Amino acid sequence: MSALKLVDVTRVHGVGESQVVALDRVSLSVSPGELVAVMGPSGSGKSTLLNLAGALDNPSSGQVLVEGDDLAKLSPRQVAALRRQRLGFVFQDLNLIPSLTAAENVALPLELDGVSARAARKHAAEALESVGIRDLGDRFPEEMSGGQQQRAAIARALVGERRLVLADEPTGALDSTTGEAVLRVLRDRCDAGAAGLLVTHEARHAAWADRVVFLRDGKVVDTTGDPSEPESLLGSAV
Ligand SMILES: Nc1ncnc2c1ncn2[C@@H]1O[C@H](COP(=O)(O)OP(=O)(O)OP(=O)(O)O)[C@@H](O)[C@H]1O
Repeated sequence: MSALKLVDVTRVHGVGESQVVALDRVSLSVSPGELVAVMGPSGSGKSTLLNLAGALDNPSSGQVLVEGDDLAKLSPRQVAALRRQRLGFVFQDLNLIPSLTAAENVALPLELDGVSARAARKHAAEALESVGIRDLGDRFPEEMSGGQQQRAAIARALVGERRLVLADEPTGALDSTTGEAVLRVLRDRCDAGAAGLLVTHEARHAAWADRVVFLRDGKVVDTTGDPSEPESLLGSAV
């Protein structure tokens, strides 16, 4: 079963003359263990695609299925549970809670889900370890560098059993070494069986993926199984 499946998905923003077709009949499937990069010019629909996959937005038509569950058929409570338990989000906006330490931020999704505080702290320590900042667990976000905060946000996105990880330019605030480390964590998680969707402008980041899907004007214009060559794809499609 696909971890994520979009079937003929269209998303129209706005009404009347200001209408924008942000996604136009997009179909896409991501399997467990697969990391798919989404590339395309500014305004091509990448964030819209990610928001739909993460149940943060609803399609105007078409279906979005996460592990076979049609999001439109779930109750708001079920959607919230799906977001907490099965999805990991890494967005540009870090959204770490300033009054909580790094470890508490990472443990929060588990605690919200009823995991005991002790078990949540243990999982949080492991997740912080996986992004190389286990020793910073007691720091508050303002006591960490931008790169360290980003790693904490990634740890939070990956903590527990998240089987679909959605990343929007996760390396945005990072120097290139830390950025590579973050992508390696994402890659490792996919190698361990999670599915990943990575929005990126950078060909060398897309090279970590198994496949690149290229959007233009809300449509999938190309897809390649050889992400080591996304420049050629960019060259042909832009
Ligand atoms: N809430 C909204 N209301 C109206 N139009 C929107 C809204 N969100 C996105 N759009 C439009 O939909 C189109 C796709 O936007 P989207 O943010 O998905 O593109 P993107 O590929 O992620 O761009 P970028 O690379 O600049 O982040 C754009 O034309 C954008 O202006």
